[in-house]
Parts: sequence; structure tokens; C-alpha cells
Amino acid sequence: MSGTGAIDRRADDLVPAATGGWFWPVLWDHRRYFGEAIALSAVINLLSLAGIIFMMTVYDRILPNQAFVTLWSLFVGVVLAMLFEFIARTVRGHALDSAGKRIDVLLGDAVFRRVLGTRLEARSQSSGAFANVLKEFESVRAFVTSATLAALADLPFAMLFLGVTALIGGPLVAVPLTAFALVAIVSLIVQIPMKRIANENLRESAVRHGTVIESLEGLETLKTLRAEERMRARHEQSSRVIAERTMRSQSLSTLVLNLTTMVQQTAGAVLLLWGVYLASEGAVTAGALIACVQLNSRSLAPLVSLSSLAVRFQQARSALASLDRIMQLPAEREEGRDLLTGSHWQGGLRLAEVGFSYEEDGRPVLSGMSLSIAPGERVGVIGRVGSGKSTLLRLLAGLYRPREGQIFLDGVDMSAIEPGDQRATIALVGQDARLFHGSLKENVAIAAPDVDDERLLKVAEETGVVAIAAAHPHGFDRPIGERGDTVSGGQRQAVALARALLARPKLLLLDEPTSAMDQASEAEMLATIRRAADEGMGLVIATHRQAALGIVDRLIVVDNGRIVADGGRDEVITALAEGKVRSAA
Ligand SMILES: Nc1ncnc2c1ncn2[C@@H]1O[C@H](COP(=O)(O)OP(=O)(O)OP(=O)(O)O)[C@@H](O)[C@H]1O
Repeated sequence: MSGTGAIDRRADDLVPAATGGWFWPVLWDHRRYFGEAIALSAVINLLSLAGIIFMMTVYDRILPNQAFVTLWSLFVGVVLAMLFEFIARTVRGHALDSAGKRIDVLLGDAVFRRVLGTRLEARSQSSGAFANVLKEFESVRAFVTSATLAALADLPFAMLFLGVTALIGGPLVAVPLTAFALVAIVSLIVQIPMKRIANENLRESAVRHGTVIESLEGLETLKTLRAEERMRARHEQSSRVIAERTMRSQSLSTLVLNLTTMVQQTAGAVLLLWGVYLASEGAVTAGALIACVQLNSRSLAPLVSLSSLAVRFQQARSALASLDRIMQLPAEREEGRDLLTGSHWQGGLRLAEVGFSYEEDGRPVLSGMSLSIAPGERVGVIGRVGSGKSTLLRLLAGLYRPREGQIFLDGVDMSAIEPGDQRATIALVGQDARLFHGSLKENVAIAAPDVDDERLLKVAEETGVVAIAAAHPHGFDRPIGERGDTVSGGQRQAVALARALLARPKLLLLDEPTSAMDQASEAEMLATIRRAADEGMGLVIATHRQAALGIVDRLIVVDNGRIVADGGRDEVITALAEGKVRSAA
């Protein structure tokens, strides 16, 4: 056993046990396909009986009587039966594949939609672990639609084969019956360690995935800090644990498979041994004995397949439980709740005794915040590092819901408004201006895909995006790498502002909008923001930069998650200079 060192808890909140209420209904909707597969299983099993009866008849009736005509007609019949069996197996496979394809799209989409619709305060801290659980969805889908699962449909027919054995072999049925019970018990017992291993493996692979994603995202920083080795060691540790557990589950599964094969073969030998005694007493015919041996392996066959499915079953079970947890995370659009829609919002905000912490029961980041922002008002928010400015802006943008108190947009509780409409009214340009894979134009127009070129160009000119396009041979079609890696920090901020302005919000929230810019670019950017505000757009700017305060009329000072000053810009600046505000904190 390899030690796991310090336990990495990133995946804990995604790997619990749960039920799958979103999953089974979709499966139920595809019952027609599964019904078809079961009906075809019945046909396949009945047809395979024909082969066994044929063999028995050849031994008992045709061989002693040299009845060649009957032999040939029976032979043709059996070949036809085999042909039908082949067709039935192919159609069964097709039915399960079709179900798989449809279920894959439906459930995959449902899960991803749910992920996108999850409330931010409820999402997992580790994107990698989160993504890994989504990846594991594949194992659920593969399991429920795998052709080996058809073995499950074969299971009831094992009873049929045992029944036919009793009919033609009398007491000989005790042998396959005992073998069947033995294999079934071993297969069930082995599920216990398999379940534990599958859970542990899922957790560890989520941790490993988290490490990979985190390393890739922060590769530059890792290199500058010479911390690659630390990540490599973490990755290797997880890989070691996964490999060791996978080996354990594989050896368990091989053990069961080998045991089942041995039991199956031993049962065949015992059948022959006992059968010869019975045949010598005239209790069974030679043909019946041969048929019983055949029936013996047929009745145990589904158990062999099922025991080899055990690993996949446990993998799928724990992946389903984790997915279930994701599906139960609180959603932005709660089911059964009618949200107010429309584009009539003016962008007036009111906070009433708002309190917030990122983690449930965590340290409050904001507390007792009450304030009103009228439509078109221009407000600056200042405060020390970590005082809660960004958090306040995220709450105003409706990205997070307050844990205490309420936020109203034009007098309506924000949680009652369709999030899409509310975000069209209030746009947030965050500190970390994220761009996405695609062209520069796609990135600028991401929130306003139908915008006409004239307006796009005007906004691009005002925000300096035109210069970014001009610096590349492909202009506005210049490719932007994932996360916007191909442009500079200041350029990213320019694009972020352009795309917010293009969407024509009623209130624009800016979190350090010019932090990565030189003074000239900053001045241009602020002039652009001021012009947009002159047309009636409200502004809330969180900043450490003096220049940005030039375009606001009102100033709010936040300290330790509380508002310690709120008033006209100049009065607040004077109060700060005189040290009056600090004493109020
Ligand atoms: N996603 C998060 N999860 C948990 N805690 C967070 C998260 N984001 C911020 N915090 C914490 O909330 C507090 C307020 O952070 P916030 O980013 O709002 O401060 P800020 O005033 O904007 O700081 P800065 O001036 O550095 O931008 C900090 O103590 C920070 O550690």
C-alpha cells in the first residue's frame, strides 16, 4: 500500500453517495430500446436452445438409426436458427448503441447545462476535480448501454436452461445449480472491496485532474517559481495511488473471472462423471448427458459476463453518485420558480443589510451592508486590499447571492429576476479580464453577437481595441488563445471594457478597470467610460487608482467588509485626509 501523504480534500465535496433522480427518468424514456434488447435476448436464448436439442437428437435418435434425411433437415434448421441468432444479436447491439447515442447527448447536455447554471457560491473550489467528475460521466453511459449489460437480460434465461436441464437430466441439475449459486455468491462478495476501490479511485483521479489543470493554467508562474517539481510530485503521488488501486481491482476481477471459469469447467466434469453412472443405470440417455453439459455452460455464461462487469459497474456507480451531487447543487434558475423577464430594468440598486461569505458558515467577507445606487449614478468604491470591494461588485452583478439581507434591482428582489436579463442590465468587468479561444471580433462581440459592424468599430475605436486589431495581419480576425494568452494584460482590459460597452448595460461595474494600463491609455479609457456614463449609464468603479476617481461623483469606503464612509467624492476624500473615516471604522 502506498501512503497518500497529506490528504488533498479538493474532491471531497464531489464524491459522496446519492441517488440519480435526473438520470433514471432519461433511462426510463428510452425503455423502448431496452425493452427491445430484452425481447431480443429472449429470442437469442431460445434459438440457442435449438442447437442443444439438435445435438441431443443426433446422439439419441439419428446416430443409432442412421437417419440421414432427418439429420440433414435438422442441420438446415439449426443453421437457420444460428443465422437468426446472429441477426438478433446484431439488432440487440444496435438497439443498445442507439440508446447510448441518445442518452449520451441528452444526459451530457443536461449535466453541462447544470454546471453552467450552478450558483457560483455552491461550485467546487477545484475546477479540475469538477471537470473530472464530468469526464467520469462517460463511464456511466458506457455501462448502461454496454453490450455486456445485455448479459443482465440473459440472467433470467439461465433459469430456463436450468429448468430444461432438470427436465432432461433429472437430478443432474443439482450440479449447475450449485455452481450457479457459488459464482453468484463470490460475485456479490467481491462487490464490497470493488465499491471501496472505485470510490477511492474516483477521488484520487479528481485530485490528479485538479493538479493537471492547475499546473497548465499556472505554468508560467510555476516555472518562474521553479515549483514544477512540487506539482510533478503531487501528480506522481496520485498516479501511484490510482495505479495501485486499479491493479487491486483488476486482480480481484481476474480472480472472480478465473474462479468462475474453473467452477464452470469443474461443473461440466462433475456432470459427466455423475451422468455416466446415471446413463449406465439407464436414467439418462447419452444425448441428454451431452445436452446437460452444454446447458451447464450456457446457464453460467451470463454470470461470467456479469462478474467481468463488476469493475465497470462500481466505477459507473461512484461516478453517478458524484454527478448526482453536481446535479443537486443549487441552481441560478430554481425549478418551479417563475422569474421576472424583460429588458425594462433601469439599473437602480439597493442593498438591505447584506452579509456574505464565500463558504457556507465561513468568515463573513461583507456584513451589514446597506446602500442605494440610483440609475445613472457614478460611484467609486475604495478600500484596502482584501476589504471586500470585488466581492461587493460580484454581488451587485448578481453573480453571488447574499447569505444575509437582500439586493433589489429597481425595487425587485434580484433573486426573482431572470439572471440573463439582470446581467444584460448590470455588466461587470472584473479584475481578471478573461478572453476566450476565438477571434478578436468574437471576443469583443461575445455579449452582443448581433451588433452591427458600425457600432462595433465605434466602440473598438473608443476603447483602443482597433489598435490591437491593427497590430496583427488578420486584424479583427486575429486569433485569441485560450484565456487570452496572445494579448497583453492592458489589451485584455481594453477588450473587456469594449465588450461590456457593446452590450449597452444600464449600470456598468468596473473592478480595477485600468490596473494594467499606462497613464495615457488609462486616461483614454476613463474618457470613454465617462462618455458612456454621460449617455445615462450608471457606474460603480472599485479602484486603488486616483485617476479613476475623477469620473465619479460619490465615493464609498469599504473596510473589513463594512461601509465606513459614503458621500460626495470630495467630502469623503477630505474626511479621509483628515483621518475622520479611519476613526469611524
Ligand atoms: N472566491 C473566493 N473564495 C473565498 N474567499 C474569497 C474569494 N474571493 C475573495 N475572497 C476573500 O474575501 C475577502 C475580500 O476579497 P475581495 O476580493 O472582495 O477584496 P478586494 O477589496 O477587492 O481586494 P483587492 O483590493 O485586492 O482587489 C478577502 O479576504 C479574500 O481573501
